[in-house]
Amino acid sequence: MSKAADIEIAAVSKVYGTTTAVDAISLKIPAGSYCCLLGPSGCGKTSTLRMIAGHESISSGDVLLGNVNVTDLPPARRGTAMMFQSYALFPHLDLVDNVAFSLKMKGIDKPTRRREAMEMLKLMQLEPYATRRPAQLSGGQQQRVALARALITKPEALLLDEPLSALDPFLKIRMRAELKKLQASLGMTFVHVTHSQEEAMALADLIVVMNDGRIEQAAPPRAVFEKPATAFVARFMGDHNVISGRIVERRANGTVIEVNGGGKFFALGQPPATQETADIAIRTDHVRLRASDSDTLGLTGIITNVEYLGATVKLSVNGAGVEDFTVVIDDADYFAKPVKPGEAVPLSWVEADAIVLGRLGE
Ligand SMILES: Nc1ncnc2c1ncn2[C@@H]1O[C@H](COP(=O)(O)OP(=O)(O)OP(=O)(O)O)[C@@H](O)[C@H]1O
Repeated sequence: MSKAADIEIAAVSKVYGTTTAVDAISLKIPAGSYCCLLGPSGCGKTSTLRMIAGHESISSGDVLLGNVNVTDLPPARRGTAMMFQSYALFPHLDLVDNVAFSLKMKGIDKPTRRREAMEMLKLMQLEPYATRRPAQLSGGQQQRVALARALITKPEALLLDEPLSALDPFLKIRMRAELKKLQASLGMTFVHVTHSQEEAMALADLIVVMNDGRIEQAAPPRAVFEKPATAFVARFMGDHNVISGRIVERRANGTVIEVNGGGKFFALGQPPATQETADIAIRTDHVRLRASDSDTLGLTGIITNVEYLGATVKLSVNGAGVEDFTVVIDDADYFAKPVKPGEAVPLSWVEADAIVLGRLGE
């Protein structure tokens, strides 16, 4: 395998007619890391991946691969390989010819390309199926053929567009583990597009959360989860309550906001002086079912829904001007003192668990 390369994206935009799909994003992906581009449909993640691959022209900005500016190079000369969502296998060719295809395009002689294809099939544990056609394989096996086909070009970076989306839920989790193992053993830079926060958390060293053509946050999974940069990230990653309100007091260590027609909430952090409203986040699993004492913050609300999830129970609460406040508690704690929809409950959390969120461009 060739050396892994870092990828630098410098002020890259993609404009289709009047649509700005990617809006001047900048990002460094370290060599040998597993990076997930994460975001809802239409946020620009596929366009970003295709610009790195060279399958889409770059409207403005630069893409560098291992310090080489590849902005104007065709896909085959960039040192990247792409694995497509649909795998794009040739139905009439057996696995060896499918995997060897790009070597044939390069004019490499038949014995050499067959030998290299067999080595790749061996790496993917597909050797016994070498003479089969794609239709004679399971979804997981087809995915491994597509991987073998991308890796045979010895890329410095592998680009994967929703590689697990065609698989059923069980296979998805198994192949996810295989992808991570493969990336670690090859030490290659992987850039993987997904709209699943769970998939990104499970795989990535670096999660890049995108929204509306911009990067909301680029950080390791734990940082994204523990310290979401913006309200969008907190909502998209899930497991956070986001409360928005008017700033009514600024203290040395934090800010008090007032929710429309409702309660006041303190959170750590200072929004910029120009900001009149702020968003705060509180993790759903850091809320307790008890009245706040002098060291804690909280609210009292009415339970609207109770969902048993196995190890945990999820409660939805309305109160203090906040709708759908979510509380996740251990099943044992819940069943020790169950509560029902319609009941009023006091909720509390410690000061350190309420944080002021940032806003893009501020
Ligand atoms: N060839 C195209 N022509 C015009 N608009 C396009 C084209 N490709 C993408 N777009 C638009 O650019 C925006 C970003 O699309 P992109 O495919 O990059 O998003 P995405 O985050 O990958 O979405 P998905 O998860 O649905 O694939 C969308 O508004 C989309 O409609």
